[in-house]
Amino acid sequence: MIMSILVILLKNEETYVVESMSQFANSFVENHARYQHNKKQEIKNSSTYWKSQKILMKLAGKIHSTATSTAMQDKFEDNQSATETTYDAYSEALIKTRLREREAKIEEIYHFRKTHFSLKHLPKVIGIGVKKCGTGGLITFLAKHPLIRIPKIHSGETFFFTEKPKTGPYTYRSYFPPTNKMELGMEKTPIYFDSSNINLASTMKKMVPKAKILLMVCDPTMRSFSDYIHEGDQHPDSLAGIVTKQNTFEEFIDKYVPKMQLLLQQSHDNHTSYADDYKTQIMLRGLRKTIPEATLITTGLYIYHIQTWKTFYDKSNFLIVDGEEFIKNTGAVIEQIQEFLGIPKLVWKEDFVKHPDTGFYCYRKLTEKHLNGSHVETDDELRTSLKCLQKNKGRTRNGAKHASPEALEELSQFYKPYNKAFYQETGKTYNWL
Ligand SMILES: Nc1ncnc2c1ncn2[C@@H]1O[C@H](COP(=O)(O)OS(=O)(=O)O)[C@@H](OP(=O)(O)O)[C@H]1O
Repeated sequence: MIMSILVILLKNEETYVVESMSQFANSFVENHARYQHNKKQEIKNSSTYWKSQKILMKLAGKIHSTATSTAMQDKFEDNQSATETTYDAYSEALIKTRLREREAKIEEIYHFRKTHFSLKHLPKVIGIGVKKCGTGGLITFLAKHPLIRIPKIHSGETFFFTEKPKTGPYTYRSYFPPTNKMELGMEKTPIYFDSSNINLASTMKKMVPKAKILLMVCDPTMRSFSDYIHEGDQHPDSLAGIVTKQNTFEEFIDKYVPKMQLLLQQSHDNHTSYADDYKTQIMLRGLRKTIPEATLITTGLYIYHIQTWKTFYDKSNFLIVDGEEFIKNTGAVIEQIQEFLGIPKLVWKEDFVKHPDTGFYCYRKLTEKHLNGSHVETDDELRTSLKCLQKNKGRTRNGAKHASPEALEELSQFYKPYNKAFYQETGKTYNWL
């Protein structure tokens, strides 16, 4: 027996799409019979068979986990234990159903946008950093979701809390496109996390108390090298840019790591825990003004910077994302964030494809045409179909630019105790150098 299940697709402020799954399950059965007869050889002979097979298996699994009808699950499992081809055909039918369902949801969201009132609101999601950890990819790919609306300026970065917090909520609101009651305004400004203003988190909390906060961290050693390259290329006239232009990364590390060690030692003297060590928290943030180039190193001391955020934002409103994981499994992280934000999962892992040259994931919305097993896609076709991040992303992490292993080792030794403390603080071990 196939039970009717009510699937609540959107919980944010309003439950808005409810549908019966029995129709959905029935179409599986029809598709199964049809495919068994017609597609068996066609699918098996295709040269992209194994590629599409992987997508199908994953998506079938996704449906499997979202469908709570036991009857439907039983049918699905029966098919898994049948012949391989039966499973393929069945999975392809599932994914097509899923794709059509997704388009229908997106249509409903656009229809809601057209038929409901939109106003300028404060954001519901704020990315607070960390600089060079993948924050650009995070907001760009999240903005593929029809419910996420971002400012059109500076890749979604407003710098409001670092540059003009005193101008108040009216100014902050003005950065965002109008949103209706289902949509989420989002911005990210990477330097919020370790801004020189120690009160930034408390100011943000007062102005947007219910905002969900996204913090993307990454290996601080790799972050530092990425920042060094970024400042030299992007901001060559800034103090940090000038310093990076005048020093190789190795020279920079040799000069600044001992400097930082000394400053930390002097500041540490009486502290019992990182949380109580306000003196060092303030000292590190202050360096952004007094020795700006030192931020290439101090930004990676996450254990100090997270203290003020932890004080003002509850864990339930705060998600920490690993930027290294984001590079490796972009789509999986984007799916996890949609869950955290309580919005329907409309951007899928399967919408991300690795660029054949850079190795970074780019966006390509999966459609039925990508399931066509008879067509072998060339690399050129693939390249032109991908929506990748701008060229200034991906300068170091895929090995395009190198730092000497000695400099990286020196820096990673410096970070080790602070990383360990951060792992303890967050209850998660990251795979950093
Ligand atoms: N999909 C994809 N494509 C290209 N680049 C990617 C991607 N995902 C993550 N990254 C990594 O993002 C790094 C830049 O981080 P941010 O976007 O936070 O930089 S910034 O603070 O906004 O300047 C950037 O660092 P660099 O490699 O040093 O340029 C990338 O490694």
